[in-house]
Amino acid sequence: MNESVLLDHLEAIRSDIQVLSKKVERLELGAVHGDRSPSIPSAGTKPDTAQSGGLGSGLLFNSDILSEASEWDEKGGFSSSPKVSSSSPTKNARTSKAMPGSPDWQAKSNALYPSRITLTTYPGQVGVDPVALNWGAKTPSERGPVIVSRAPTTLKKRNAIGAHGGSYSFYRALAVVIGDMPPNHRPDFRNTLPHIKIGPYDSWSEEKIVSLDPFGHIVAQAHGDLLKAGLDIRPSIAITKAHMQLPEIEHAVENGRIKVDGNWVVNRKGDLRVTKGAVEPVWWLPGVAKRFNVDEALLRRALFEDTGGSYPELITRPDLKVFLPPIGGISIYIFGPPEYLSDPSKHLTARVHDECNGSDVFGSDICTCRPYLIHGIEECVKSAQEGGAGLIVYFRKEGRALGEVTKYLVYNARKRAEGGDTADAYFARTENVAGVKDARFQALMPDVLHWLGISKIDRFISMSNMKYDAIVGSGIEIVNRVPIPEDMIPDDGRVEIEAKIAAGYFSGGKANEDLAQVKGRIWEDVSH
Ligand SMILES: Nc1nc2c(ncn2[C@@H]2O[C@H](COP(=O)(O)OP(=O)(O)OP(=O)(O)O)[C@@H](O)[C@H]2O)c(=O)[nH]1
Ligand SMILES: [Zn+2]
Repeated sequence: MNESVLLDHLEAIRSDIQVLSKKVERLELGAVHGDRSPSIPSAGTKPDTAQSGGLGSGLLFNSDILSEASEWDEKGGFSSSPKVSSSSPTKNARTSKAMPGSPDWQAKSNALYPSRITLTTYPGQVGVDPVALNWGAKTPSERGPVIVSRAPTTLKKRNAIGAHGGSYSFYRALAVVIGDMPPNHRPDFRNTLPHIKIGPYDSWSEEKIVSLDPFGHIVAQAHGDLLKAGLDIRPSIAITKAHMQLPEIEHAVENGRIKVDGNWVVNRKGDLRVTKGAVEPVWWLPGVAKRFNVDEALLRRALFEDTGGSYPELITRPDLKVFLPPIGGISIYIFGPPEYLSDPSKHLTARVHDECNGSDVFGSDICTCRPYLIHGIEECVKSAQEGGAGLIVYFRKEGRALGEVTKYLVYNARKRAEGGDTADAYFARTENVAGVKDARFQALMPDVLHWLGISKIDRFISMSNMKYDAIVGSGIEIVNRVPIPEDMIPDDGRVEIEAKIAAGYFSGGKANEDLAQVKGRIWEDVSH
């Protein structure tokens, strides 16, 4: 987008704000307080001169909430949780008989959100003073924390757009509005840090990571001073350990395919000892734009438009380079010693899997997802038992990132098609419904592998050329690719697998069949 278009947008937003501001004033919404935010280090570009004033004239803060800053202790937790004043009507929101729009509800609204609405912010706006964020820096202090919260203590210090928790931020809003959670709740981070050390690796500072925060797992450790000063900063990555129980692994132990070693395979029930992690997306927009070879301003415009205009700061704050999009994250499962992942002298088996809830969880037989995932887990376990390590990376990209509704529309179109559900028409049916056959765009996928310090994968459990090309293109070596074993392909899943092989998926040398002759189950087979 060129500068004049951007200025036009800014002007339009400003005038909207003026109109709204007048309406708000007429409704006498919200008492305005002076800013008494705690002293917090910042990029130091602008003096903190926030004043009381109307909407659009600066950021406004409520001193009652600021006075409730709690203590941060050495173990990485608050010694006392911030409390909502006992007079807060939010506590009674659920039981209240107040009618929507009534004065009672106005009072509740004022208590929850004492400041006037800040629809958006602008660079250089009075009070806006983001904490410095140097993406790609080698240490957490040089890099600076990702700060996205709109809490009164933090709003003007934010250096990122969006919200923590991805799509779950909407449920958090519900919890607040019904009175189940104080709006100023802060997490108690005591004992929440990972049990293992991950990084820092050279890859963290080489623009190889643009879609997650490499320091997102040690926020409480690295930025205790800022937390103590009252900023609402949250981790975007958590690491823990667990035991896993899967019926297929239990059967593999029963029939001798997997041996109990007491360490990685704990018992005859096939319990697996794993380290697991959860990663929320954190996009560094210049890097994401570069990865997809598009202009950053255009990317911002597209993100703004296709999310119903949800994040105006994508347009009004070109100085904020980090965005936490409301999309699904990544789960990581590590088999064997986690430190082996970054050691190229150790054997590593890995599968990168995209969510297919129908198959992964509910056992639907129309595709190969769960069987291939299970095969990947089995191979990972064997690698750990043979002195190496295994890794499953599970992305929440349901239905090739088109969503489950689209996927099931496609299934209907496949099963009702004249001539039946054939492999030659497999991708066309998705494209007809969704407009694109695949929206996973694997370009960002290798980031998590670089975060784990991986430079070589010995056995890659996938046939996808898109996954392979993205990983190898990002500088990670793949030694061998492992197709799904023939006997694990469900009958109805054959349409998908043959279509994929014809589209360029790795088949291990298997010749393609006549695709029009590869047919799936027709609906008449199903009794209802
Ligand atoms: N839109 C759409 N998505 C599908 C269909 N069948 C499967 N999927 C989705 O396709 C994705 C398959 O991902 P993976 O299991 O990682 O497999 P892959 O990327 O095809 O390649 P492999 O690694 O070789 O298994 C999942 O997100 C499924 O939900 C379909 O007919 N339409
Ligand atoms: Zn599937």
